[in-house]
Amino acid sequence: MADVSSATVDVGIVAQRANDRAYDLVTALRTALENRAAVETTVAVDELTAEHVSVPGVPVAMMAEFDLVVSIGGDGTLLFVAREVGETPILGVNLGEVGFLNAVAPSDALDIVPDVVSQLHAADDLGTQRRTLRRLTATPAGAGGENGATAPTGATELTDTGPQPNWTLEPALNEIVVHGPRRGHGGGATIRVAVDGRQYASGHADGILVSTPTGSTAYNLSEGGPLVHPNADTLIVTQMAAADGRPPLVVDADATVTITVEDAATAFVISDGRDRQKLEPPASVTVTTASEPTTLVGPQSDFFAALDKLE
Ligand SMILES: NC(=O)c1ccc[n+]([C@@H]2O[C@H](COP(=O)([O-])OP(=O)(O)OC[C@H]3O[C@@H](n4cnc5c(N)ncnc54)[C@H](O)[C@@H]3O)[C@@H](O)[C@H]2O)c1
Ligand SMILES: Nc1ncnc2c1ncn2[C@@H]1O[C@H](COP(=O)(O)OP(=O)(O)OP(=O)(O)O)[C@@H](O)[C@H]1O
Repeated sequence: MADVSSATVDVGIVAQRANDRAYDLVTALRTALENRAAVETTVAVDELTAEHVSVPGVPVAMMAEFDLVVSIGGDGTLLFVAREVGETPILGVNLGEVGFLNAVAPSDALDIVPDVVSQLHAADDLGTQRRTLRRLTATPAGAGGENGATAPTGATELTDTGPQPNWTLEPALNEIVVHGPRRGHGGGATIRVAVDGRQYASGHADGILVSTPTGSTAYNLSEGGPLVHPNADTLIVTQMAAADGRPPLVVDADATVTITVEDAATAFVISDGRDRQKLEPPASVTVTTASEPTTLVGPQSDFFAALDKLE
């Protein structure tokens, strides 16, 4: 993030691709920022959007150096932005079908975005208009996660999985999934799950899903996991279509979850449904809370009201 006390505030806008409504809003937002923000702003858009509006384009990853990134689209667009911009504040404008993560309606954005820009510049305490969301990191077990996590020992000691290739995934705002060759009949694997070195479950399943509270309303819910209020500091571990499975488990956000796929030809570890890595079982994955959270600014969605969107 740039120094917000500098003379200008740098704002990035990412618009859902191929969405003319989003492009119109980009142009209107730039005018609103020029006219209404109590501070000088620079505005840049993502490179795809720059082909449709007359605003300079930059790679989304470059917006990590900006003061604010506005995501215009659905949950998928906001997840995409969160993958790229680190802790830079994100304000989500909802043009999507569900819009669980984007609290601002397009009709309100022209007032709210200049206000938030002015507040960021004044270094105002945004109070309830700032929320920090935990993300999850997946690493090869034994390789040492970013929190120094290692494979569990003792009662749940892993079978020797041999040298594991090094890989990294973007941290997940919703969930990390580890699954067998494919979902559904004949596609699962024998998978063991340990929490802080103690075995929680073992057996045949399509996969294992580790969710943040944010992700509890997404894939986690479809797999029978619980709803978790955003203020609860937890991780949720859910077996996917397990034979003789255990109920989902809610653990402390500081827990280390180790997932071992034992007997499949291949397996996959996937962050927020998009960023994926192929595994060669036997293989173990460690899931921990990432050191870098996502910051959402602006009016936040009301959890209980938003539940209506799931019906
Ligand atoms: N069976 C399922 O429910 C299922 C399957 C695959 C992926 N997903 C979810 O989709 C996410 C990826 O999103 P995408 O847009 O790139 O793929 P996508 O386009 O397939 O979106 C899937 C749906 O999940 C909704 N969604 C995403 N995050 C949410 C959240 N935190 N709370 C409530 N709803 C949410 C989106 O609005 C969309 O309707 C993954 O992180 C996963 O949670 C769900
Ligand atoms: N401006 C963009 N540049 C590059 N990729 C984009 C852009 N906008 C969206 N995407 C890609 O599209 C994906 C999600 O957008 P998509 O339109 O599929 O869903 P959404 O935002 O959740 O909306 P909806 O709720 O309508 O499905 C992102 O993960 C990203 O890969």
